[in-house]
Order: sequence, then C-alpha cells, then structure tokens
Amino acid sequence: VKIGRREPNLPPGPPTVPVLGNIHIFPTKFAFFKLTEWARKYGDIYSIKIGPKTIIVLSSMKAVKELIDQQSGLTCDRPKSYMADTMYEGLFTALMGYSELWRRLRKTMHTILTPNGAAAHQSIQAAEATQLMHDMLHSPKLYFTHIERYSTSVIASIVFGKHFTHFNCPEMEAIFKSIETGVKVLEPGAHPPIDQVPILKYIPERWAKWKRLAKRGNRLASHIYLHMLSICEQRIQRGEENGCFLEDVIKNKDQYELSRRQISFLGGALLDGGAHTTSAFLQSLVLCLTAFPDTQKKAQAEIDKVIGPDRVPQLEDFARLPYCSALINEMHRFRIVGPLGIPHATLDDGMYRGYFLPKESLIFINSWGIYHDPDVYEDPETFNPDRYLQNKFGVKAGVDVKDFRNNIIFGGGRRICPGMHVANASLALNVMNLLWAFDFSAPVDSTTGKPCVVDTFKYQEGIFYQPMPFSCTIHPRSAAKAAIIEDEFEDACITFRKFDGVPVELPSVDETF
Ligand code: HEM
Repeated sequence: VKIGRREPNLPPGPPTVPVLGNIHIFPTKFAFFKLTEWARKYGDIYSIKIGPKTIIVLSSMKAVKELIDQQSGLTCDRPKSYMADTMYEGLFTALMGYSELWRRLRKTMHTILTPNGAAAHQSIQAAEATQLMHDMLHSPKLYFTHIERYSTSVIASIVFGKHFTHFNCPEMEAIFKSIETGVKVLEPGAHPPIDQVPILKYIPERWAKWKRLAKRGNRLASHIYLHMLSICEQRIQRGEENGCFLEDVIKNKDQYELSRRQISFLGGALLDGGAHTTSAFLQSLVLCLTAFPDTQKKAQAEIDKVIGPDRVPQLEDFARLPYCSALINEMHRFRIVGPLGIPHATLDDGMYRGYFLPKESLIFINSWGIYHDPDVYEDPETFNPDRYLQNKFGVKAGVDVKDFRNNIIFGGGRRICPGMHVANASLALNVMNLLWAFDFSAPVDSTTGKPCVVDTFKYQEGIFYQPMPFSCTIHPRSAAKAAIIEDEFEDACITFRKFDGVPVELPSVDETF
C-alpha cells in the first residue's frame, strides 16, 4: 500500500504506517507541543503524513523567511475546507483559498490597516482602553469578561462604527455564539474527513450532524455580520457617519468591486480575527503579571519614571518605554496567541532545500517551536523580558539573526496578519494603562497565608492559546489614579456617543440543527 507512506523526496518525519501515515500519532490537543518535540528530532523542516496528504512543519525563522515570505507565491493558499466554506460561504478572508476575490478583500482591508490607516482610529481605541480600566476598577473580579468586551468592541467600533457598552448585549452574545460555533465547525478531527473523502459531501443532512452544524454556523455568522452591516448603513442614511472603516467601503462598493454580502463577511472576518486574538494576549498578560511580580514592579517603575502618576499614558509614550516594549515581545514569545498560526497551503508542486513539496500540502508555521528553541533562546521556558533589552531579538550571544523578525507571531508572506498595526496599538496602550493603574496579585491561600501558586500552563484548547479564567486580585495603585480614571471615562463617553447611535433591534435567528 502506497497511501500513507512518506514519498522518498519529502522532508523527513516520524515513521508512517500504511494508509494512515501519521494520523494515529497526530496530537488532537495542544498539537504545538508535540510538533515542537518532533522539530527537535527531525529538524526545522519536516513532514507529517495524514493519509495521502502531506503537512510540512517549519520551526525556524530561516525556513519561514525562505518558504513563507520569499516563496509566498507558492505558499499563500489555505487548505480546502468543506466545513469552513459551508459556514462562511467561502467569503471568510482568513480561511479562503488564494483567489481574485481574496485579493480584492485584502486590498480593501489595507485601506484601514496600514500604519497610517490604523492611526486614524486611535481616539476610539484609546476611549475603549479607558473603559477597560474603568470596568476593572468597578468590578475587578470580572476582568476576564471586561477584556473580551474591550477586544470585541474596539474592532466593532473601528470596523462597523459600533461600540458595545456592556458584555451582556444581544450583539456581543450573537458574535460569541457565532465564534464558538466556528470553533466547533473547524475543530480538527471532530468530523469525518470530508476534504480527503469528497464523496462524504453527498450524505443527506439528516444523517450528517456535521453538515447541520456547519449550516447552523452559517445562519449565526451571516445573521450577525449582516446585522452589524445594517447598523452601519442606517447610520450613513441618517447622515451621522463616524468615520468607521465600512462606511468608506459601503459608499465606494463599486470601486472596491464588492457585493453587500461580501462586505458583511469582510467586516465579520476582521471582527472574529481581531477580537479573540487581542483578548487572548491581554488575558495572558494579566496571568504573567500575576505570576511574575518582579516583572510587574520593573514595568511599573519604568512607567512611573517616564509618565508619572498625574496623567494616563498616551500611545506616544510607548516609544520611551523600552522595558514595556520588551515585556510585549516576551509575552509574544512566551505565550503565543496562535502557536501554529493559521495553516498555509501550497498552490502548486514546489521545491525547498532539495525537498519536494507536493501541491496542496499544508504548511504550519510552528511559532511555538521557533520561540522555545533552546539553541536560540537562553532558558526558553523562563519568562524574562530582559532578554529583549540585551538585543533586539532576545537571542543568545552568537546566534545569527539575519533571518529574524519580531512579528513572526503575525504569520508571514501574502497572508501576514492585516490587523498587526491595529493590534500593536491596542497591546501597547493596554500594557501601559493596566500597569499604570493597577497592581495584580495572586489571591492569598487561606490555609498557608501565602499567595496561591499561579499555573502559567492552564490554557484552553483550540486554535488560539488562551488561558483558562483564573482568580486574580486587582487593586488600583492609588485613590488619585482611581479618580483620574473616573474623569477620563467621562471624556471617553463623549467619544462613544458617536459610536453608540440609535439602537437597531437584532432579529431572532433559527438556531436548530
Ligand atoms: C495579538 C493580536 C493578533 C495576533 C497574534 C494575530 C495573529 C494572526 C496570525 C498568526 C494570522 C495568520 C497569518 C498567516 O497565515 O501567516 C492572522 C491572520 C489574520 N488576522 Fe490577525 N492577529 C491579531 C490581531 C488581529 C486584528 C486586531 C485583526 C483585525 C483588525 C486581525 C485580522 C486578521 C485577518 C483578517 C487575518 C487573515 C489574513 C488572511 O488570511 O489573508 N488580526 N492573524
């Protein structure tokens, strides 16, 4: 039997068995740990066989640069996915194959997402970040949810011009229901291998729960995306534009060559792509500040020296805070939001380092493996922002950095995360604000009288690496700072007025499946 066998000129990899290849040993949970273990054994490029299909795993900056960035024309596709295409009608930028339509959607996104485009949205971003401080001040125990409100509302404001005051509102609930269903729809290994065995597509719906699930996902996703779009359209009709991204796209849809439905999914892809990732980063940040009090104190000392206690931080301050910048780099390295990114795929047959890469191979950028490589980073499992003060890439002495870039956590090539500049501004603003405003500590264990041990590995399963909710004590650093936050929040509410608008009722949706 040839199926499952590694073809002789593929990159090396774990031994295969007939038909299955490596399916039987492929991890279903936290796959990046196993893929990193294999990287140490088989090198920075290796292959895994899933039946007849090939997965290529890249675990060095050099391999990512050479194959994802420099051969982007070959590696910019996405794997075909019946489930994703059914749920998102083949219109979801992050999961679409390389096509003319994908290029048009990316081009449209770039109008807001360039550094200058992103800068135009900084006032709403700052107002949202102020609300996050205000929410944490008033109900610190709900900080996990406050972060999720912030991350969703900031993108919804930038893209659709719609601010969410509370987590408990019909729109936020609908967005999360759609995202949660998306996670189930896309869960690797949860459904029959439809993409490998296409005949399965013809099984009638009543016998195929997975088909019904994908259709339910489609109803939920299209319902909320179209609703968000109509909020924006109605604002334009009232002549109350607030400068959000989609206003421009709606008004110039002929120039962008996009239909109304395509525009709604474009907004949806930004919303889903931006909300969860930003949340995961900020929740990991709180976890690490709680687990590593010395780091917290050092960052606070820098902020106290540069900004002082009398005003809230501004985005411009960030350039004068090298330790805070190192802290963000170390957060990206230590607890990567997307440890395997979103898989790329090859558009055609290709070659790299003398290896053959068959058409439609999947390619994983194993960021976890790259950032936890003991040959590159001193004690990679130790959280140590100072490594990024020693040199730009935080590497051991003597490591050749000519192929390095610090934004590899945002992927690469033509598919590199278009939200990178919006995300960087969000992360910088909130790191400064949260450290300026609050002390984070582990709750005290009533039996020992000592702070509880914080587990920095208690994370949720899924495509993004997001911590499980954990107890954390959050106190304002002074009464004066609490008062400044109250004042700032009043100003933020003035900014929000333009983004609250007239409520538009969310119609109900059929959720059966
Ligand atoms: C900490 C924050 C973020 C991280 C770590 C992150 C990471 C990533 C990664 C790894 C990819 C896959 C890139 C590749 O395939 O090589 C991606 C794609 C994407 N991201 Fe982000 N992202 C973040 C924030 C955002 C934000 C704020 C937005 C929207 C404003 C956004 C929108 C997107 C979209 C639309 C794609 C799909 C690109 C495509 O397939 O063409 N992301 N992101």
